[in-house]
Amino acid sequence: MNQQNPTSPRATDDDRVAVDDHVRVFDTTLRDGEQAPGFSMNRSQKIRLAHALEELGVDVIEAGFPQASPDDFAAVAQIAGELRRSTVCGLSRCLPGDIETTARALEKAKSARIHLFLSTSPLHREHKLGMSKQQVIDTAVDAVRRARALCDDVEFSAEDALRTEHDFLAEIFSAVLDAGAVTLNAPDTVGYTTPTEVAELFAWLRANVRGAERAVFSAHCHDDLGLAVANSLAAIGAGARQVECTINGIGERAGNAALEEIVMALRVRAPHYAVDTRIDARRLYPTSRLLSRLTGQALPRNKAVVGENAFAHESGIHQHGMLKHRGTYEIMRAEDVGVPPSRLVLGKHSGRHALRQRLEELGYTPDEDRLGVIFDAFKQLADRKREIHDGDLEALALGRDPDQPGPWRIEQLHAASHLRGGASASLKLRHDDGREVSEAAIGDGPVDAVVRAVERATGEALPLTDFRILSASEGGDAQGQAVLVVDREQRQWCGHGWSTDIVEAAALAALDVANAIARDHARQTRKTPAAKVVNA
Ligand SMILES: CC(=O)SCCNC(=O)CCNC(=O)[C@H](O)C(C)(C)COP(=O)(O)OP(=O)(O)OC[C@H]1O[C@@H](n2cnc3c(N)ncnc32)[C@H](O)[C@@H]1OP(=O)(O)O
Ligand SMILES: CC(C)C(=O)C(=O)O
Repeated sequence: MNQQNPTSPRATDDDRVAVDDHVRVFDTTLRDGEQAPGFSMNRSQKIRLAHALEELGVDVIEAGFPQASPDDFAAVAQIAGELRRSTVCGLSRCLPGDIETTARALEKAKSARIHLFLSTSPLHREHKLGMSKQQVIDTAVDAVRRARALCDDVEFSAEDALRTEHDFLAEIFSAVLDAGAVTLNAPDTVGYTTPTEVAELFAWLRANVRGAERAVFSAHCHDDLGLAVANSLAAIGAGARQVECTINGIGERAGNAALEEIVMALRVRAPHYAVDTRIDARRLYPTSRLLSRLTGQALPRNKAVVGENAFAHESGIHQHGMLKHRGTYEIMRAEDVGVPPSRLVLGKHSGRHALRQRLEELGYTPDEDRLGVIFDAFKQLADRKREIHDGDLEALALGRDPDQPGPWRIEQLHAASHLRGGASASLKLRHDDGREVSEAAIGDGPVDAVVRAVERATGEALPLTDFRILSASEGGDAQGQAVLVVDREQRQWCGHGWSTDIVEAAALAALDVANAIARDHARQTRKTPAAKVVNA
């Protein structure tokens, strides 16, 4: 491999290497990412993120695991119906029922993929599956054949591949390739491998799998030892042409390889790797921010590529160098990854044009009606705050979503804390059917009291498993984003609320969950046929 000229200051989109064997980006934020604690998303959030991933230029979007729950099925089906450029993929165990469910969820996709997985390592074969090597091969081959009968594009993942005997891995990959699989994925399921080891494995597989020249080899690395990106790049260096990754590196346990880091490593070190992705790097920052807002999980300031400090220079010696030549301390430009340029100051005297431009720079493209809703909310907020920051705009763009209707809305809210004596809250809610309900409750603190008051008013129990407040913007008058997670009916419900008042934000988040539960129950009732009247 070539070495990059160390004096070459930075890479831009124009420096891309012209190669036809591009690295396919398989994004699993909505599956492996979403299955990690703290990152669950509701359906409309998943749809929003899926569209952003398509805009980003992701080749394959793993939209979920349709057999996991009716909600997962519905999200995959809706994403499959709406996306037209990216391939939409569903994960499936090697079980006939899973395969049929996944194929049904993908029915409306323009381009669909069924992703089958089965463990291959000795540890998993013996202790998890209780299968012999031959049984694992037979199960995988049978599953690939079934999936191929329903879908042209089938990927097979050998779960825990990096702890599997090389010979056996080559044997099972050869067999599933013969059965019709197109992509062969060797996941480092537990984040155990090293760059040298992973490179050796991919080189070995390419030399020893029967029909390897027909296959796309894929890497899926976890970050348990902080090596996921390094291992993914090593796999690419050894011939992998698909990389499975997530926005911000979210995923099971310590996470997956971060998409933005892989994309920018390939681009900044273009001559070194000599392959590229088809990602529009200028969408990296907005997509990262969107995920962070949707899940209510703030990014560490020092996160590579998209963190707040990634392009900040505070120390004098660095600033001096930067003033002389940006290349001294920057290997890529903030604008290359989509950090919005000049900061127009937005406030109560700003108009729709400036608002639209800034929203677009942040990755939001509202239509006229939606812009009107955001503009009204913006003016209301600007009356309360001196300056409107990017975080405020993101909160407005996400917070009052017409796709997230009631039935309940807050009319009035009052909360008070009593020194050493707990807190109380009272509120008035209005239902879409015209009902008005007033309730009051006491709690350990104002947030607890307000959640109890929402429970009483809506009649929905809200057993909290997580509650967080994030600052959505800067300054003493910053908006807070409340994230509230409820475990009910064997599901996690996640609600969000934004306000400059954190108690109001908590009330809105609680109402977001209560509304989602109420809508879900209404849907179930509509689906249940009227009970038969049985005469005695
Ligand atoms: C490495 C990965 O990330 S794999 C994806 C992990 N993601 C998830 O598990 C999230 C979604 N999962 C779920 O919702 C549930 O686990 C379900 C609905 C899929 C299954 O639930 P349950 O039927 O209750 O099974 P449970 O999860 O307890 O156990 C898994 C079963 O699947 C079997 N299994 C696991 N992997 C596979 C596979 N690839 N192919 C076939 N069977 C498998 C296990 O042997 C076990 O079988 P058993 O019930 O006969 O003992
Ligand atoms: C399903 C597979 C690809 C997986 O997530 C893993 O092995 O980590």
